[in-house]
Amino acid sequence: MTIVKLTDAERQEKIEPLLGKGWAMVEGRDAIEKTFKFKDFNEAFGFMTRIALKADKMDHHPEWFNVYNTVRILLATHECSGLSSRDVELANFIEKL
Ligand SMILES: C[C@H](O)[C@H](O)[C@H]1CNC2=NC(N)=NC(=O)C2=N1
Repeated sequence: MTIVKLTDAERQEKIEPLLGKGWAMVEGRDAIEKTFKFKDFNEAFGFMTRIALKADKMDHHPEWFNVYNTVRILLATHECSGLSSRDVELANFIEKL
């Protein structure tokens, strides 16, 4: 299946609400990112583990960075070099955790 970039209308509908929840467009790249803070490493890694299982199922993987209780997640789709519906799905899954 070919994965295509979100259209402007889809961005209005699907990316805009995520920007209201702490996600931000990445400078110089068609991608979104958000930084999450937890009590400690155990909570941060538990969060990452749940995302990892979902990512594996979706075959869609975050770019992420973890230091102790902080997890920074960047979402984009390599296949279309930008944001696709898969990034929206994964971001919405992450928001529900
Ligand atoms: C072959 C396999 O479907 C691809 O490499 C998948 C794996 N995970 C992926 N993750 C992300 N974020 N973007 C992709 O385009 C992508 N492609």
